[in-house]
Amino acid sequence: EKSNWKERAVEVLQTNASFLLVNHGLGNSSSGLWSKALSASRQLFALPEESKAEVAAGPPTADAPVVRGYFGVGAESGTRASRFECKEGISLAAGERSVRLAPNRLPKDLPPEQLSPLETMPAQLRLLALRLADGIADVAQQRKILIPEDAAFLAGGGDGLEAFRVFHYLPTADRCAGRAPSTAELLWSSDHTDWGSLTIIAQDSSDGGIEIFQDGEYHRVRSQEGALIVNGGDYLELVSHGVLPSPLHRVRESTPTSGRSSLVYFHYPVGSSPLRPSDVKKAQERRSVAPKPKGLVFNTLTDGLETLDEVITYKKHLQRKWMGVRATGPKTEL
Ligand SMILES: O=C(O)CCC(=O)C(=O)O
Ligand SMILES: [Fe+2]
Repeated sequence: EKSNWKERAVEVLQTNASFLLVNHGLGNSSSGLWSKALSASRQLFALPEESKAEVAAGPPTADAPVVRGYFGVGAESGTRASRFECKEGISLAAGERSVRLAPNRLPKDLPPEQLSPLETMPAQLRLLALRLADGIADVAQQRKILIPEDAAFLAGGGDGLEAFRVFHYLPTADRCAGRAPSTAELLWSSDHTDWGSLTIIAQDSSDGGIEIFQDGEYHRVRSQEGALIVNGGDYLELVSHGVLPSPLHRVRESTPTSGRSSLVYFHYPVGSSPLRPSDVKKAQERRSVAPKPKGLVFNTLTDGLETLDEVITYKKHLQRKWMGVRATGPKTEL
């Protein structure tokens, strides 16, 4: 059954938008690289706030839109008055090209060898994503889900845009109730879709926390020892015309008393992949009628392209979106 993993991946993405991956060689949350990366992340997050602040992520710029570095509790909440994300995290490069584009910012207070799993884990996840994307592109092209051009852009991804983000979600009542505006809902991660081609999640052994919206409700993805969670992203949805969906998901507190850590790798198509006005328009139409929780507004890949009248590259669009999400100062045109 090894040889037909590609077919199975495409089929399960088609029906569930998400699957669990085993036999990947990266260990599990208590052994191998996966567990080493989790313990490195625990050491990092246990550092005093001042040490973490020294490697704080700045706002993205046109030259370095791919942010690196630490963000503190609540920093990614968007409208903090209504939603407060009780998590801290660090964004890291994945793969050599991505390191060259923007070097990592890791705290100096820990020996580099102790933190090195946070650099080897994403490098391995990138290789895994490349194999997955290649296999999925292959089958999707054969089945005419993707045109050959887009299959090639999907398969050739991981050329520098990719990112690795390590999250530490905290017990909301103990750790965030005092910090958040009293009007805010305390949560771990707001409802969203991922903008890339594939996302791979390695979580700790806690009771999970990621929930996927399907058939009108959110379903918790139970953690299964050693299984990586693979989700489709908006790019896959766009170029497959909705055949390979991008799941709406969120992270919610599992047990009120315990936290959660996750290692999340975001894979993207080739930076020069074309986003065509006709595909974008159709994706926007599908998203506008897709089932979602009542009243929910969220930012998806094609938001911001409402007036697109000529092809834009994936990279250029992504750069603009990142500037919009994290910009703290005046917005700069790219
Ligand atoms: O922590 C997780 O399991 C997923 C986080 C997530 O969905 C994201 O950051 O895009
Ligand atoms: Fe996500």
